[in-house]
Amino acid sequence: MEKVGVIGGGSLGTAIAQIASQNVDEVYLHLRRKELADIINQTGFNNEYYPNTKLNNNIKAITDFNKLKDCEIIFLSVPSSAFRETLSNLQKFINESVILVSTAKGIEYPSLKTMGNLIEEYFDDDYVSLSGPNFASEMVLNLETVSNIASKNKNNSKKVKEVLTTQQFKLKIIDDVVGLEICGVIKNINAMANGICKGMDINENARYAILTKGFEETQKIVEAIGGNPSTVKEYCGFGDLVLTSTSNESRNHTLGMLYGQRIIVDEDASGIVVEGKKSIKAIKDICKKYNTESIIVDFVYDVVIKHVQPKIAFKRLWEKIEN
Ligand SMILES: NC(=O)C1=CN([C@@H]2O[C@H](COP(=O)(O)OP(=O)(O)OC[C@H]3O[C@@H](n4cnc5c(N)ncnc54)[C@H](O)[C@@H]3O)[C@@H](O)[C@H]2O)C=CC1
Ligand SMILES: O=C(CO)COP(=O)(O)O
Repeated sequence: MEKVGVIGGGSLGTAIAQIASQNVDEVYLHLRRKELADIINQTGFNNEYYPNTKLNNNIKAITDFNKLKDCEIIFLSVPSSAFRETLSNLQKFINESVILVSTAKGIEYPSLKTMGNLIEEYFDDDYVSLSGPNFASEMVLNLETVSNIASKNKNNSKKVKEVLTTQQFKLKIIDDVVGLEICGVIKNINAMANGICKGMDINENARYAILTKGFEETQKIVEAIGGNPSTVKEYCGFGDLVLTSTSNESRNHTLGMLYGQRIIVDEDASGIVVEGKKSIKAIKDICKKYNTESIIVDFVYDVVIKHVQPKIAFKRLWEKIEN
């Protein structure tokens, strides 16, 4: 393949560009800021996100969507809150045959639309979604990683797999697009739930009971929304749920810990992307809409949205465990 595009030159977009650049002639990495694009093109470093990692020479930073016209595949690696705006801006610049790949783990509120639903609104339904236990900081270093991809169009999944597969980065194709996307959203809420418990210094037995419950409830929610509950056993389900619920590298887990310690930060002002916080109201509404109870979603909603004291919220959560 000759050219692929990546929109969003942040942690994940830069890592995706670095992986794809091993298999294609040219990767266009689209950024908003010209200063950063110039630095990448002049030095080969995205010094804001990866100051110590040299990017491959065939990665070209761009700020103009026009350059994406000849790309066969475009990865959308902006946060979910920027997804609609990005699709709308992109509409007049790309050809019909392009394969769009969503890598965001979020959901639109209050529409409750997945990123795939948004792509359908502006383009068509043969997009590909990618999700897995994938810290971008490891991917950019070519460390061993597996991700799931799903699409209604198997050929498109195969093409995306071809473009990203390296000796270290593996991809497994599955059929369940909505299940894959929802797993990526709910794991962020579980990462926050476990972070809150860790921040409160809740004992390990209890924390892993909560993680087990989170796994079970993810299956229920995925099924309710029309996905396949067995998707939750995949890399995008179990793998990502456990990774981000237990690692301090996860921003969602870290924000949860701060809430557990009653340190309230203005993460919007920090500019750090915490998808879980943005998804709580949406998942709460989804549970209500599909008549599905989730004690983990309620716990995070209580602490983060309603500002219930973590101790009181935990007591309520524990009362509901296996009752
Ligand atoms: N960082 C990670 O390890 C992983 C992130 N993801 C997902 O990828 C998505 C992006 O996350 P990160 O790359 O980590 O975030 P980031 O903050 O590192 O990068 C986001 C990029 O999007 C750009 N952006 C923000 N708002 C924009 C807008 N309105 N229009 C155009 N560009 C905009 C930012 O300038 C930045 O370059 C999230 O949904 C996240 O859940 C998924 C897997 C791993
Ligand atoms: O999704 C991720 C890893 O799979 C990244 O998690 P955080 O957004 O919590 O950092």
